[in-house]
Amino acid sequence: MTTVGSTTTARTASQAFPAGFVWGAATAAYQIEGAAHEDGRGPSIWDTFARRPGAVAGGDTGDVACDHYHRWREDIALMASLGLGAYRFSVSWPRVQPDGSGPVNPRGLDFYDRLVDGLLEAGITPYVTLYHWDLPQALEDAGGWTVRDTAYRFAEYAGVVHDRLADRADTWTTINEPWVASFLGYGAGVHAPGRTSADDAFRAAHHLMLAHGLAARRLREAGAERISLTLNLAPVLCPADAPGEADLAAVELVDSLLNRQFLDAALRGSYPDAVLERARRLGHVRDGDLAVIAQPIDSLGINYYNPTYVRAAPGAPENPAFPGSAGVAFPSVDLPTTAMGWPIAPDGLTELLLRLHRDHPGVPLVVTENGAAFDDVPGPDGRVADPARIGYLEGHLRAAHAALAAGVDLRGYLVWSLLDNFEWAEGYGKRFGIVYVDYADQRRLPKDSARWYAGVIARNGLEA
Ligand SMILES: N=[N+]=NCCCCNC(=O)[C@@H]1[C@H]2[C@H](O)[C@@H](O)[C@H](O)[C@@H](CO)[C@@H]12
Repeated sequence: MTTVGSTTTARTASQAFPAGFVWGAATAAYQIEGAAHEDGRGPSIWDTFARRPGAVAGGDTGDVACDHYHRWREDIALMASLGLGAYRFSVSWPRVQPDGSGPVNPRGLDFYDRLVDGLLEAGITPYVTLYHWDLPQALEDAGGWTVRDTAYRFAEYAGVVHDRLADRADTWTTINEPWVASFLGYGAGVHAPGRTSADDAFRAAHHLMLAHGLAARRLREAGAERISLTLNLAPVLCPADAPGEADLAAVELVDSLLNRQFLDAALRGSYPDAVLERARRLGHVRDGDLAVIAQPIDSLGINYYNPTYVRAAPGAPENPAFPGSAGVAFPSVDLPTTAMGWPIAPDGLTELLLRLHRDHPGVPLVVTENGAAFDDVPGPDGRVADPARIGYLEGHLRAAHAALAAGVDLRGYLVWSLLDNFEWAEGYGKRFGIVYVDYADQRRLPKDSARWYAGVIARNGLEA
């Protein structure tokens, strides 16, 4: 309570978000669409990788997924019932260009036409992601992201999609999470295409960022005004009371590889030393590339799930997702975890947003993904009680609000995910949705968190 003059004002921690704040949900093509062999769609690297024995839990594939390709009307109605202002989805490149280049598959583009029209009819703004990891297999057969040509093919594909949808969709994300696509796909090999070469991971990262720059330039030339890049970013923390020099060096290395490799390239046209050293040896970064990559963007998308914890650990083997990390441990910390085993640390979102506000002033921010997997089980009445997810989301929205209160230009929040879906190497066993999907009959069951989120949207914030 505070007293001003003779008036005692009850201070309530208002959790109202700014007027016009965008509330939405996010998905990705390979994770929800299914119809993997329908209407001319070609194979992607995830269609191939999912068939590699042991690659995906339970041998799951995206062949059917949530059957969103056929159930999109029902899913849009679900989004509207929650009051979503925006829906972030990705376009399947191999549905649009089955070989990744050349002839366009009209039936592939037609699906996104229908989807965008349906969203607009429901009063929902389409947020279009052009690449969410489903590279056409034909391009992987020609070298994939480790070869420079793929970046140019991506820019052509981006132009095809933009030119078809730009009269109705105006919010574009070029690439989703280049770090995951490169360092898990080509370095650690735990994501498609399942290659395990540190050099290839750095080549892929650079060509993904070059693809971003080339596509952003192509869209800007065509008149696009809302172009962004989405990065998975995390505070890199040492959980020691008094970090030593070696601990700080470990933080610096992992922060350079996970965060600065992409932030500095996109927003400053530079690479941190750890990346430059590799680039000098490999010769894949050409003069002028970083200027292309640093094409001006209108906002930065942030996918935040949890901090990354590191400490020096002499003798620790290299983590293949972080080349050069021999002698670095990635310890568990004493925090509650989600079903993915990821620590729950909402303050990390505030810290991350404040860092971006400080280091990259003037760049509007959107949380394009935040959410959690928990072992959701429908009750006999069909209700899906998911208090842990509500707790996770509430904690992270309070963290986002704290950043807003500190002056961060945060424009929106999109929950990951609208639907339970194909969780990559974890398959369908990990449920991130605010809506439960019964894969046996494709029924959608809004979880308690969906109703809770609808309330947040309706009041444009949390209850104080
Ligand atoms: N430790 N830990 N890790 C935190 C996250 C590591 C990077 N993975 C992501 O960000 C992926 C992003 C992806 O866009 C989506 O397609 C995935 O379904 C979600 C959930 O996995 C997230």
